[in-house]
Amino acid sequence: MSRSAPLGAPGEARSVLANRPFRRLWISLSLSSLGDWLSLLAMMSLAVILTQGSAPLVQYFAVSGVVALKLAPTIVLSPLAGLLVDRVDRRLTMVVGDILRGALYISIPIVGDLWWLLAATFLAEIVALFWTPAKDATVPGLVPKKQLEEANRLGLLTTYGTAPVAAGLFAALASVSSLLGGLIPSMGVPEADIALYINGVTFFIAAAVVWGLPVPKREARAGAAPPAPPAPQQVPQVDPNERTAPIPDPNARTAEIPASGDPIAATVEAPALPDPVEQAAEQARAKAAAKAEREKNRFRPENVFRTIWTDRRHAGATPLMRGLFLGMLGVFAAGGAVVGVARVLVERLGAGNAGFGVLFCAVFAGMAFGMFIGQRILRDFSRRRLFALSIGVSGLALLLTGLIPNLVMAAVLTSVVGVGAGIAWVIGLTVIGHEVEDDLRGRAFAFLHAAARIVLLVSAAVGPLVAGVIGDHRIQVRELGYDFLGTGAVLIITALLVLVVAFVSYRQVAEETEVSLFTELAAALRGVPVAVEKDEERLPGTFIVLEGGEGAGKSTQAGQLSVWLRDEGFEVVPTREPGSTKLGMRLRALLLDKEHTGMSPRAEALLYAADRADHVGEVILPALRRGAIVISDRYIDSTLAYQGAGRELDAAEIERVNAWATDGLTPHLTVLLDLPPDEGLARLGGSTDRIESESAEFHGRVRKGFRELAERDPGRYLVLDAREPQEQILREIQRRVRPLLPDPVPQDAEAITGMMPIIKD
Ligand SMILES: Nc1ncnc2c1ncn2[C@@H]1O[C@H](COP(=O)(O)OP(=O)(O)OP(=O)(O)O)[C@@H](O)[C@H]1O
Ligand SMILES: Cc1cn([C@H]2C[C@H](O)[C@@H](COP(=O)(O)O)O2)c(=O)[nH]c1=O
Repeated sequence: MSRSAPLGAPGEARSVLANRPFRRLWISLSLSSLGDWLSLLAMMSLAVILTQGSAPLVQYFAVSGVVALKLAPTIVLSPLAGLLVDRVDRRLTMVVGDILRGALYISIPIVGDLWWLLAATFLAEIVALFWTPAKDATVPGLVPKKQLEEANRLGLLTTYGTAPVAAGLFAALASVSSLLGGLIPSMGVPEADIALYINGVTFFIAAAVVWGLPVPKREARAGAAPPAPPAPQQVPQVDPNERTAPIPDPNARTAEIPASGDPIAATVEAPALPDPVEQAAEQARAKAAAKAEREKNRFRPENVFRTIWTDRRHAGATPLMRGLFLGMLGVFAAGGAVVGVARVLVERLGAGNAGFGVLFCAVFAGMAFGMFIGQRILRDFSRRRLFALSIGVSGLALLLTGLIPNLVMAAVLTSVVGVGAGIAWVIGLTVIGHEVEDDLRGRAFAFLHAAARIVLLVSAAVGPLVAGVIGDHRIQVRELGYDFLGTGAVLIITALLVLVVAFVSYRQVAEETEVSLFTELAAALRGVPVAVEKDEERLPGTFIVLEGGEGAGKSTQAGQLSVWLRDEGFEVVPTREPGSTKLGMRLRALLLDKEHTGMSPRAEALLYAADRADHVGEVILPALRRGAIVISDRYIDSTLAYQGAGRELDAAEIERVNAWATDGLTPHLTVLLDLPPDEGLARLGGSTDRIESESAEFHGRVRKGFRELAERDPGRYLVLDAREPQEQILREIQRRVRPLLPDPVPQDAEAITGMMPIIKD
């Protein structure tokens, strides 16, 4: 049983965007990103156009030069610029940066020369070196700390999400421009030029938006020094490093420093004879603490190489990590190779900028689609296997793209490359998120992102060079001719590498299981979890769980459902958590006794899991093995809702512990009785136990947690409004349960004997 961690709810994004200053910055960032992608496309295209008629190698070099000049400076030099940018006004840096970049891009088509194209690309990237850290440092000053993660996520979304939009826009521009050029020859302005003009304008608009931003003044910003603690007045200032500091008098009454470490409090408590050495030491401590705080809050520009060096151990910590990192970087290499050679490839295939835009859009749109469906497709298939498999699919699609020199096929196949990459990326991120401990997770992701950027840069810049060195060849076998293109060769080489990566990563990542890849895949394609198929051989019973908040009516429905099923001729085992075994009863008493208010959330989660392990072993499994229908009032999802959402423990960790406790036993059906917590608690009345007496916020989170679980697994869940009359709720449950039930009389027996159903109870 595997569930994904939520990837940032739309509600969270909305609340961050409700913050006006951040929204404005985000809009400006989106415009700049759109302009950036548009300019990358336009400049790669211009590099090809401006070198038309030159030797193919020159053309390849020109494209590679654009990619290298566009991507390298931000990676290599950004730490340097970051140091400078922390010393100047950030808003001014962003505004001037946007205006300069806009002007540079507009100048490229006006000058219309390859060298200026390369020079302007480089200069614009140098400007971006200042703009990006200024923007990164501004965000924490605009949003509250708890929204920072979501704000960064939104930033990433626009950085990469604008790529397909820019590509679509570029393709549309190319089509419109060639249409106009066909109709009125004098109107045929090259689309790359138009794209660069549009790009310039997006930067000017972004500058105007940023100009109106209320960026806090330096002192108030996260990076600014906190005000120095006021110095104690009655004590002479002593430098702790000063050699002439007075020697303490051992007989003097010493001023006691309170636990708070507040030097003023210290002087107030012992005003008569303050110890100058203690005071000096205290001042030094306060100074050091202030310095440490300043250091902690100081904006540090990202140093890609240092990040990779210092955090490399996260990538090699375990075979699983190695496999994940290798696979994800392989995927980036594939993406980079496609981006690098795409413009020359479409040129060789006889298509112009429209084809280039389509190809670019196909990769990124495919990637976005892959990320969207990554956690949703083949729900019953192991995510880890799917990770490696999707890299393999990307590799195969890339291989075919290289082998088949046809634009339509290339568009379809590169979108498949993108889908595979997107699936692998999102699964990889989720698994790393689950596997790496909380405090190391940030470093692991930092390593991944830094390494991915380098891999992308290298493969996008080196790809065209290799293609140029290999060159284009026509292979003629009698009347059959085949164009073997340098670009195709690069794609084939990259594809073979990606396939090797997929294989190695599969070996490292996939769980050890007796179920073969193909058996599991075939079962998942039919929509049947292979584990359930296996279990069904051993466990002929049916497992139904009722979930919901306090007083939702679970016991009522469990009782009525049991009566109905018994009437239908089944052996029914109604049960509940916690407390259905001898040990469980003791655990229930411990868990619900108000004496234990303040129990640590982890201990609480483990006690519920212990009860569950006993419950499964002693009651549920034996009943399922007999073929009975087990109806349990609460199961694992209660822990996910109460201890996960309610106590805010990590859901993935709870899942892992419970999967182990229950040996992966998952219900066939979970009925969620949904009810506002206050109504449920009002139904119970009387005294409350330890969990019932939690705050309204806690119960609100529990309800939300249940609903999210149900949304994520609609196949297993039936969600009902618990405010409906009991009889109606029962009818809904019966309707859903009926198809799950085994025939009380085996079909063959019925055919032979024609007997009445056997009552198993
Ligand atoms: N659909 C309903 N409408 C109104 N009241 C109901 C409904 N279903 C159950 N009740 C009443 O609500 C109260 C709580 O019901 P029940 O004990 O079944 O809830 P529960 O979910 O098992 O509670 P707990 O959280 O304590 O396990 C009972 O008095 C029951 O009669
Ligand atoms: C299984 C389980 C239960 N709880 C909480 C939920 C309830 O407040 C009590 C159980 O009592 P009830 O009779 O079902 O109302 O325990 C929990 O917090 N976590 C769990 O895993």
